Amino acid sequence: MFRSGSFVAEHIDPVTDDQVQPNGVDLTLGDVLEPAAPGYVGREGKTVGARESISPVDAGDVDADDDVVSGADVFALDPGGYILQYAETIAIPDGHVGFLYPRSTLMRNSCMLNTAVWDAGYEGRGEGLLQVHHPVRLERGARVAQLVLAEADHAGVYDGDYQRERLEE
Ligand SMILES: O=c1ccn([C@H]2C[C@H](O)[C@@H](COP(=O)(O)OP(=O)(O)OP(=O)(O)O)O2)c(=O)[nH]1
Repeated sequence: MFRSGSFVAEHIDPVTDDQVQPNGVDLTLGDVLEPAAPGYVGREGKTVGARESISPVDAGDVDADDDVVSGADVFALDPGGYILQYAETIAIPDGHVGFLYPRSTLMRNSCMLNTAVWDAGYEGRGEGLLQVHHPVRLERGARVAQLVLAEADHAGVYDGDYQRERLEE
C-alpha cells in the first residue's frame, strides 16, 4: 500500500505545506552539477566521476519573462545530462520503499528526471539524473519531483556508500 502525503512528510526535512500532495511530497531543486570525468561501475567496486557545480544566474540575467521571479537563482541549462541534487533530507522508514517521479511540467518542457530505488533505512540528500533535451531554466527551490512511499518487506536496511550523503554540508 502506498502511504499518504502527510505520512511521507514526516520523513522529509524541511517540508512546507505546499509540498505535501495527496500521495506524496514534492522535492525541490538544490543544486545542479555537470559530470566532468568518467565514473566506473565494476563487478565489485564503483566510483562516481568528478562533477562540477553549475552556477545559477540571477533571474535578471536570463531573458525577461513574466514567469521568472526577480532575484531568483536560475539554472539556465543547455541540452545535456546533469546531476540534480534535492534540497531536502529524505529518510526512508523501516517497512517502506521509496519511489520518486518527476514533476510533469519538467517532462512537458522536454526534460526528464531519472531515478533509482530509495531503500529502507536510507537517509540523506539524494540525487537524480536530469536529462535536458531542450534549453530550460530551472529556479533553485522550485518543486521538481515527488517522493512516494510504499509499504514493503525488506532484507536488512540500507548501509551503502551513500548513507547520510550531504547531511553535513
Ligand atoms: O534516484 C535516486 C534513488 C536512490 N537514491 C539514494 C537512496 C538509495 O537508498 C541510495 C542508494 O541507491 P542504490 O542502492 O541504488 O546505490 P548503489 O549504486 O547500489 O550503491 P551502494 O551499494 O553503495 O548503495 O541512493 C538517490 O539518491 N536517488
